[in-house]
Amino acid sequence: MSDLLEIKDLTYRKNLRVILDNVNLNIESGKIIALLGENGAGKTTLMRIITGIAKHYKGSVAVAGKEKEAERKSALSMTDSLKGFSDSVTIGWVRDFYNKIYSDFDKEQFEELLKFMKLNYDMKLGQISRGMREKLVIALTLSRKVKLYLLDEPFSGIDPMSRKRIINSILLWKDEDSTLIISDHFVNEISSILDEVIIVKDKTIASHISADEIREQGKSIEQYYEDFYQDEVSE
Ligand SMILES: Nc1ncnc2c1ncn2[C@@H]1O[C@H](COP(=O)(O)OP(=O)(O)OP(=O)(O)O)[C@@H](O)[C@H]1O
Repeated sequence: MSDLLEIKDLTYRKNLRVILDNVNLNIESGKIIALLGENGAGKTTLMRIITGIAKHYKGSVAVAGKEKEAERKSALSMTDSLKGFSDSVTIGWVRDFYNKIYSDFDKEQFEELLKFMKLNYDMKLGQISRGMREKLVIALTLSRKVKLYLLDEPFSGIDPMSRKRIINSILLWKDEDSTLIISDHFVNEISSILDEVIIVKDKTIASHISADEIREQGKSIEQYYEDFYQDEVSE
């Protein structure tokens, strides 16, 4: 059986500069995976390529066996900045918009997530805080019924207590056979839910390893991750 996500010999340039070089990656169904790397390593770019937003790369990307960008887009759900929405629209309006454009949008699940996030339909985008907006984005992303979720730094503005609550409940919001890839700088906070870790460094995947394998090495995930940047840190 083919993997849920298959990336072969991917190279991506932007303005003649190589951003990602010769990336190969295979990901199975039913995993929670951290995508780690320092600022500018290429995590967002990789997610944008998988989604089909960033184009003109070399190599191939397939999600659930689908290589065409439009088909990939419908097989996955990625966090959106909501920048395209006016400040005057309400969360209810955004919900209706998602419901209209995504046939896999689950309104009941969204309602539950909204309650969990302590948000309501009447709140306007222009009147909610950055953390509340991030909570809304997580709720919208996880309300689609897809095989692959891409969460790009979803928790950065969310207060530590809510962050912990969301991370601990994330398993409830996804089907057993769907996979979640989370890019995050707070490695420690998500480590308990992780099955695998991917580290982007030097424009490629420097490591793709199971969380169990890291633990067998007697290291925490944070320690393992920091080892990849140790040379630069000690310089
Ligand atoms: N629109 C753009 N035009 C040119 N270069 C870009 C553009 N967007 C990103 N880059 C470059 O691509 C590289 C990867 O950026 P990317 O945003 O993917 O990194 P990241 O790992 O997500 O970083 P962070 O942790 O800071 O979010 C960086 O060197 C960045 O300068």
